[in-house]
Amino acid sequence: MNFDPAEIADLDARDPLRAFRDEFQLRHGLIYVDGNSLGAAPKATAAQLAAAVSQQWGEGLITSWLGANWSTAPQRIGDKIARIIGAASGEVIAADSTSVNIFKALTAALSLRPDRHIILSESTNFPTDVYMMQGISAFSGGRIQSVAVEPEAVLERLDEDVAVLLLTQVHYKSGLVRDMAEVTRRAHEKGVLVIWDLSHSAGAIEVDLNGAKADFAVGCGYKYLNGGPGAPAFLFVAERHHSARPVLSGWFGHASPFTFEEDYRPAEGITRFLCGTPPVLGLVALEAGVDLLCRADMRELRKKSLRLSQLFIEQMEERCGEFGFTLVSPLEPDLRGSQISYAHPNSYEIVQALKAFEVIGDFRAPDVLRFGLTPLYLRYADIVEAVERIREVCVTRAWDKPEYRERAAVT
Ligand SMILES: Cc1ncc(COP(=O)(O)O)c(C=O)c1O
Ligand SMILES: Nc1c(O)cccc1C(=O)C[C@H](N)C(=O)O
Repeated sequence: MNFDPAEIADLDARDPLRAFRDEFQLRHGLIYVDGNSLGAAPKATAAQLAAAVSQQWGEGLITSWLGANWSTAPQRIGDKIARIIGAASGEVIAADSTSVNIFKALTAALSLRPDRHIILSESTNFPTDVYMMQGISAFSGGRIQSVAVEPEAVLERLDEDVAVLLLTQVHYKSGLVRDMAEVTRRAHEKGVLVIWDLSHSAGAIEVDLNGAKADFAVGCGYKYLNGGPGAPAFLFVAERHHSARPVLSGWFGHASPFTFEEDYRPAEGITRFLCGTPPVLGLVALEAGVDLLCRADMRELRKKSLRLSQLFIEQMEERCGEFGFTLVSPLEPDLRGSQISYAHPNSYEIVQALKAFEVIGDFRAPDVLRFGLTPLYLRYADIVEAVERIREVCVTRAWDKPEYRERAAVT
């Protein structure tokens, strides 16, 4: 073993983020390394949801749209998310799903580049991103082309026909981080607008959207923002693009929704990118998660994330080196998000078996085991213990059972 338990205990004792763990509901003994798919529940969420139901809804009824500030929750929570992703107040809303926000950002970008006809992405992007591009292309009758190239070929493919480039900053499978500032600069050189999918970045690494001159961004509320299952997502539109006319021109984006005018007139600013009635209870839960994160220093968070990852990689090498795992995530810390992925021929079964050993990670087809490392609630000791349990599963071949081979519909 190449670690000293006293050293690990010391790292946890000196961790400036250590107090956050107690803010989450995590059962004793469980090592949860899937915060990149669904973040853990903050303890505050249940109480805040209960109050929203019994007081704001139960007692206040419809008066809570104003009395409890329901109607401005998307902008208020958006402003808080803005602080986490390097955006300004008034540039972010919490609304809809990431997929829907991708549609809104793509169509807004296309409207700003009417003389261009290509939407570009990479073929290994998270599928929903590319599916949304394909939907827009089909709806346009083929006038708009959806082009997804190999990851290494993206920058070469930029030209004067490309209206918009849609990329995910931290790759969902490998955890590879794209250089947001450099890619955006290269795209802008060709007049191409850029949408960043921050689903695996927001709350996981330091993000500086305005520093990178990003045009649009989207991301999930239920991963590192800990907003709960199906939480509203977020949409960033740089202030300089607020004049774009939304295609999803719903009444909540209207300049004056309650005058019930016959024609759509977009609201000023980011509000025009709202569409329908906000999902209030989902926003209450999201706000609890975002509030927690707003109290954390993102530099400390990144520092801890990299240390946890380094420890994980070293321990895997030392304790599980003989079991055939191949590191899929980059070794170079700057190129890594807050997850570590390995390829293994029995990855699916190992992930299933690990659940019986109280380690929850996930599997991504065809052969990837993915471990999301959430610095707010993971301890250094958890990393060491997780690797010991992986070793135990491999040594005992606990994964080699028929029930672990049956593929579930949701992984
Ligand atoms: C990069 C990325 N984009 C989008 C999504 C999902 O979008 P939605 O919340 O609309 O399902 C995910 C995960 O599900 C993701 O990893
Ligand atoms: N959104 C999910 C769901 O509804 C069910 C299971 C998983 C998810 C996820 O978020 C997957 C995640 N985006 C990923 O990176 O694979």
